[in-house]
Amino acid sequence: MGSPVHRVSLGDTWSRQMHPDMESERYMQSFDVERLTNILDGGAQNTALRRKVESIIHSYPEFSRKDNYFMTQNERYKAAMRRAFHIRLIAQRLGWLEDGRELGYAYRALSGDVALNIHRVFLKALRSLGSEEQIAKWDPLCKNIQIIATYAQTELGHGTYLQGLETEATYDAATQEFVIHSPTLTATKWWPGDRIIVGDIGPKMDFDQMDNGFLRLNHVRVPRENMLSRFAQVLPDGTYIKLGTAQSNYLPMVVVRVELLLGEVLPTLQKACVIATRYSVIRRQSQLRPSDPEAKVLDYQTQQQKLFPQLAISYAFHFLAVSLLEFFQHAYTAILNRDFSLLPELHALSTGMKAMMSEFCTQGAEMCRRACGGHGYSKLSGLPSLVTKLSASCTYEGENTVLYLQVARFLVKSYLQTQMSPGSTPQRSLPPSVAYLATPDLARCPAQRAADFLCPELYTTAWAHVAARLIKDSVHHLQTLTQSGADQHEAWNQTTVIHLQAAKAHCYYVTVKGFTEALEKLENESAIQQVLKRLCDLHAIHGILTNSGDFLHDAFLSGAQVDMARTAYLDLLRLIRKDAILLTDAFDFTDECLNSALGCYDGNVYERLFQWAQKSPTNTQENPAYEEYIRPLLQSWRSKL
Ligand SMILES: CCCCCCC/C=C/C(=O)SCCNC(=O)CCNC(=O)[C@H](O)C(C)(C)COP(=O)(O)OP(=O)(O)OC[C@H]1O[C@@H](n2cnc3c(N)ncnc32)[C@H](O)[C@@H]1OP(=O)(O)O
Ligand SMILES: Cc1cc2nc3c(=O)[nH]c(=O)nc-3n(C[C@H](O)[C@H](O)[C@H](O)COP(=O)(O)OP(=O)(O)OC[C@H]3O[C@@H](n4cnc5c(N)ncnc54)[C@H](O)[C@@H]3O)c2cc1C
Repeated sequence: MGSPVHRVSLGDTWSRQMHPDMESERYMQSFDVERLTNILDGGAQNTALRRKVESIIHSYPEFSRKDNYFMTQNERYKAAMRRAFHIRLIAQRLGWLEDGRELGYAYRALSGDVALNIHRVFLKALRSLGSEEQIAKWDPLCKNIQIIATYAQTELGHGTYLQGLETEATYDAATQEFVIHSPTLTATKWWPGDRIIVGDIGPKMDFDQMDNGFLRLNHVRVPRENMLSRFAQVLPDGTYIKLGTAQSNYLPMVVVRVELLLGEVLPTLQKACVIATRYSVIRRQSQLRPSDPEAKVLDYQTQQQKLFPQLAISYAFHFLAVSLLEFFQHAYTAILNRDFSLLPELHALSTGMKAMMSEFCTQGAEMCRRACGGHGYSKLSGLPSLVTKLSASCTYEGENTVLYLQVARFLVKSYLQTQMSPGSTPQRSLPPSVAYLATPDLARCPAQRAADFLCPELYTTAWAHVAARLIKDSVHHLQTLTQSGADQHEAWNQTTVIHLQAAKAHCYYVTVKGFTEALEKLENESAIQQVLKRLCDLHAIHGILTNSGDFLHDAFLSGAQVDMARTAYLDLLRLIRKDAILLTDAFDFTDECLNSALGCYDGNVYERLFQWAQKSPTNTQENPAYEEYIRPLLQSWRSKL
């Protein structure tokens, strides 16, 4: 079966040979890796285009990221701007469009270490909330970098609670201008990338490729026609015209949350899986049997349990994000035409998936880092920066807990809809993502043996049962408090922990259902379908085992059935083991993109670690600490001898 002629980083002359422990993992291919890569790319033509862009990017020394780990925050930011500068020159020369595939592939090739995102969020706001005339005016100015725009929503005192934002916009009819002002210190715009009294917010955990700043506005005047007016207008005399809903102005956040998933969050976990899995077939440590040679650590069941669930969610989230993007494109077109009927479900899905994917990908990348032992703690592994970068995604574009509670609000409303008496207001059909709330529920899981847990219908039903039960339970607790006299807001706050649990179960159900539906579409790719089904089974059962209390609570599962599920799970780990490297190869990240001494395609880990460490400034110049402190101490001790 074809496998890509893989480019090995030629920067390191000794890495002409593939490590035999890596080579042996690629001998027997139970499926066509290239075909799976094509499926992940959305077609062979996309794979070809992506690889073409990657080879262009990797052919320019300006784009090298080899020294990234030895740079300061400002040096990393400057390097990110340098890469953005050169990419735009290439894009202009080769005719790559601003929203075209090529720039997305270039961004992927550079692992996001490029300041291509300037005005990315602003552009989503402009295109969501701007009139056609405003888009026609400002979009080209952004694309040609004639202006640099920022999406300055968050303030020093508020990020989550948008109704609490303090920035003032006062309309002056005499001049037809808005006077924008920061009345208090906490009204200072804080965090927005790309900004008037402006400055940098100081060192961050990571995200050094972006300049996050502060902006204090002092009665800045903005022409009336600059107010984005797709869903709201202010007439010359100051009359306010509402054209959308109360939530229309939130649309840019929906757009970015959906866009983030495939472009930013998911590839980061995929890279962590590639690095940790490849390293785990090179790292040999201890013996499985006293007489054996040292074992590949990936042959330990506990190492498989660390890594394979992360691999499984990497695929689960890929297929889910693709289907969410399809739903988004359909709903977004309707919303831009002021049909808001799909917005509530789009909001619930985008917030739930953003919260779940950023949370699971961050946890997963950290698990991958820990699975690489000491070398996983080295920046040269590439893993620490994947973890710190992903951590930001749990906060930006909506803090995860707050977003999960948005999902919970949607679930409560949907559940109450199912409880309306048939004679009352006509029951709108439930949104598809919560249709399970209206379907007959099983009281007990029918599983009789371990193999039954490999049935997608069985585990999807199991997840629907638990999600429905938790949602019903959260509504019951809410209603009990309100009926006992608590006001609705206090009752809500006193039950948010229960709502959070229900929202997370619902989101897990959505990912399991999404993965099973994606597999059904692969009926013509039997070998790939079989391999991916094992990951789908593992994903579903991993969730059941880590949340077994929720399945045991009402005896939906018995203890014996949980044991059956565990048996199935452990056998899946064994089966997935032989395809693990090939499943990570299918993500098709170049060595340059991974920028990891542990995750290289050829598996020559130790040579790279040792060679890359030589570049550490400590190894290339006298260490001042020695001259200033250590040598004098040594001399004072010696003088006393
Ligand atoms: C290099 C990597 C690229 C990444 C770059 C990262 C750049 C980062 C940019 C940012 O971070 S931009 C700033 C992001 N900020 C946020 O996300 C703020 C989060 N807070 C909110 O969205 C809102 O404050 C809230 C939490 C949703 C609460 O809003 P509000 O108090 O107005 O509403 P509620 O009372 O909760 O709900 C009322 C009603 O509105 C519905 N709704 C809320 N949000 C939306 C939405 N976005 N779209 C559609 N509908 C929405 C909500 O469901 C309620 O509906 P009903 O239940 O009343 O029907
Ligand atoms: C890397 C990065 C880039 C960013 N870029 C931008 C940008 O370009 N433009 C921009 O406008 N913003 C940007 N932000 C800001 C970001 O959007 C906010 O930080 C985010 O929305 C979270 O809001 P917050 O900081 O106010 O957190 P807070 O809401 O203060 O969170 C603190 C704690 O309070 C809890 N909490 C808050 N409200 C509730 C509630 N109602 N119920 C229960 N718990 C609650 C949260 O769960 C959390 O545990 C960026 C942030 C980061 C980290």
